[in-house]
Formats: sequence, structure tokens, C-alpha cells
Amino acid sequence: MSKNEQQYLDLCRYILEEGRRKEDRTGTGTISIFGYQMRFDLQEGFPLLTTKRIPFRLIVSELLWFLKGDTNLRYLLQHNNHIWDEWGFQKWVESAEYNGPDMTDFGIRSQQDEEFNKVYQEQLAIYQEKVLQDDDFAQKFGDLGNVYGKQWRSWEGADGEVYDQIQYIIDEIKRNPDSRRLLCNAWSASEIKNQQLPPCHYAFQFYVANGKLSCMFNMRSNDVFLGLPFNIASYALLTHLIAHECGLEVGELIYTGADVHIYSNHIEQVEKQLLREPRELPSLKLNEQVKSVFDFSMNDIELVGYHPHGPIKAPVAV
Ligand SMILES: Nc1nc(=O)c2c([nH]1)NC[C@@H]1CN(c3ccc(C(=O)N[C@@H](CCC(=O)O)C(=O)O)cc3)CN21
Ligand SMILES: O=c1ccn([C@H]2C[C@H](O)[C@@H](COP(=O)(O)O)O2)c(=O)[nH]1
Repeated sequence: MSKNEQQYLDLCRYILEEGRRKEDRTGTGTISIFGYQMRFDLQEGFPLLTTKRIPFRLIVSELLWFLKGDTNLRYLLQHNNHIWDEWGFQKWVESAEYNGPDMTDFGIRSQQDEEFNKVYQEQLAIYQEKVLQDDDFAQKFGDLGNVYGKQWRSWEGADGEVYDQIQYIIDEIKRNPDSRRLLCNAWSASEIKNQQLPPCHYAFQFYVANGKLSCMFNMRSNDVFLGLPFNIASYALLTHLIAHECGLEVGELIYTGADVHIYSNHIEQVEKQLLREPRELPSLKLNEQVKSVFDFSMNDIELVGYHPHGPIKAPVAV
């Protein structure tokens, strides 16, 4: 049995047993612990959960979106990726230009009120179409603000200069692999007001030893059922991409979480998942022709041998 996946299941059990009930910004309610670490050996296989099906293409398109330095939903929608829609929609319905039906607290209301949910789904579909078709609208209301892509690729320094933190890391790994400064920081106090959601995975650091590249990523807040499986796979993929460009093998992926929680409306789903046996982990195949991390497209990244249990659906807290 995969030790990698067992750790995730152990974390779920630990939260259910030891977690404290805690209210949260979204009004959903959680069971939460504070402070947790897991280590995934990337040589053991690609750490994508097998105890429920995770749509890997959503992880790839989200990471490529970050790496492009893009912060606009249009790219995600073009790739049929809807995991960030609610946060763009929120910007639209809270703007002075929106004059449709009242969408106050649409996240929680759409789960509780079937009639409202219909109206909400209609408005969301109109919004998605406009972001895809209307350039001005997309620029104004499809942009999530200075979120990951902006912070990773064009960090605005206090000196007025723009810094590409990913390029810096790659250059440093090639030039000085023993560096202890192979770090990317997405958290910026002055940017919180300009972000639809301030970064949850707010910093990550690389480490090179024995020809292997390891990565540690930090999360201030983590939705264990929906977000964490994506976050683990996304940083595993980023580590593979950077190792590939730098001619290194992959080492370990280390997760450090702070407020690590299970939403109260995910508990049944987690219990269902805990009854399932983990299967063999898939492996990752990258197109050898592509050299630069920034040149990868969807077709260059392939998952081999993924045979998970079925999906388990759950509502996302907005
Ligand atoms: N409450 C919350 N949890 C999160 O995990 C999260 C946020 N908010 N806000 C921003 C991003 C968006 N993320 C998300 C959002 C939705 C899914 C989700 O619904 N995943 C489904 C598949 C969805 C699909 O097929 O379209 C799953 O079963 O994993 C996952 C990650 C991660 N982040
Ligand atoms: O990559 C992500 C992005 C977001 N999340 C979760 C963590 C929380 O449940 C919410 C954010 O709410 P805050 O009130 O800002 O903490 O989104 C995640 O798990 N992974």
C-alpha cells in the first residue's frame, strides 16, 4: 500500500478524532487542527489520490495558468476548468455594473435554497460566457487580482522593480544548487486587498541534494477534502517540471499546513473515502522535447497508470 496516500487518510482520521469545531469566514463550519506535516516520496509514484478520482487535467491547467503569470479566469474557462469561477463571479456581482438578481452570500444560499440555486446557476452561466467572449468584460471582471500567477512571476518590489521568482529559482538551482534561498513567496501584506482570495499556499522552497530536487510548501489554511488533494498534486507536478528543466531527479515533497480543516458538509464524504483501499500510484510522463518549465502545454504532461476509485462530490465553501 502506498505510504504517500496513507498519510492523507491518516490526516483525515486525525482531524475527525482530534479536531475542534470552528466557525469560518464562509459560514459553513469546520473541524480544524493547527499545524501538521506530511512527507511524500516522489520516487514512490505521483501523489494523486486513488481513493477518489481527482481530475488531473484541472491540476495541470491550473498550474500552467500560475506559471504563465496569468490571473484571469478566461484561460481556465478555455480549458474547461471551473475551480476558480466563484471567486471571479463574486467580483462581478459585488460590482456597481451588476444589476441582475440579488446574489448576496450566493455560495451558502445556493446550497440551502433550490430556487435560488437555479437563478444563481443562470447568472453564473451568463458570467462565464461573458468572460469567454467579451474582452473588456474579461479584463474587468474575469481577473482575480494579484493572485498566484502575478506574485510568482511579476512580484512588485518596494523598489518599483518587477521580480520573477520562478525564473530566479530555476537560475539559482542551475548555478548554485546548494542555495538555501530557493524560495517563492506569494504572501504580501499590501496585496491582500487586491486579491479575490489571499494565497492559501503562500510560500514554497526547493532543496537539492544527491541529484534530487525536493520541495516544501506551506499552507496557512487548507480544505482537506477538496483543496489538499489538488495542492499536493500541483506541487508534485511543479517539482517534476523544475527537476526536468534542471536535469535533476525528484526527491521529496513536504507539506506544512497551519489551519487544516474538514468542512462540516464534507464529513460524510470523508467517511466514505476512508472505507476505500488505496491503489497503486500513477506515474508522470513529461514530453522530453520540452525543456523550459514555461513551454509546457497540456499535451506535454501525461499521467500513466491511474486507476482510482470513483469520484466523491462535495460542495465548495465560498
Ligand atoms: N473552500 C475552498 N476550498 C478550496 O479547496 C479552494 C477554495 N475554497 N478556493 C480557491 C481554490 C479552488 N480550489 C478548488 C475548488 C474546487 C474543487 C473541486 O470542486 N474539486 C472537485 C472536482 C471539480 C470538477 O470536476 O470540476 C473534486 O471532486 O475534487 C477543488 C479545488 C482550491 N481552492
Ligand atoms: O489552494 C487552495 C486554496 C484554497 N483553499 C481553501 C482553504 C480554505 O478552506 C479556503 C480559503 O478560505 P480563507 O478564509 O481565506 O482561509 O480555501 C485550499 O485548501 N487550497
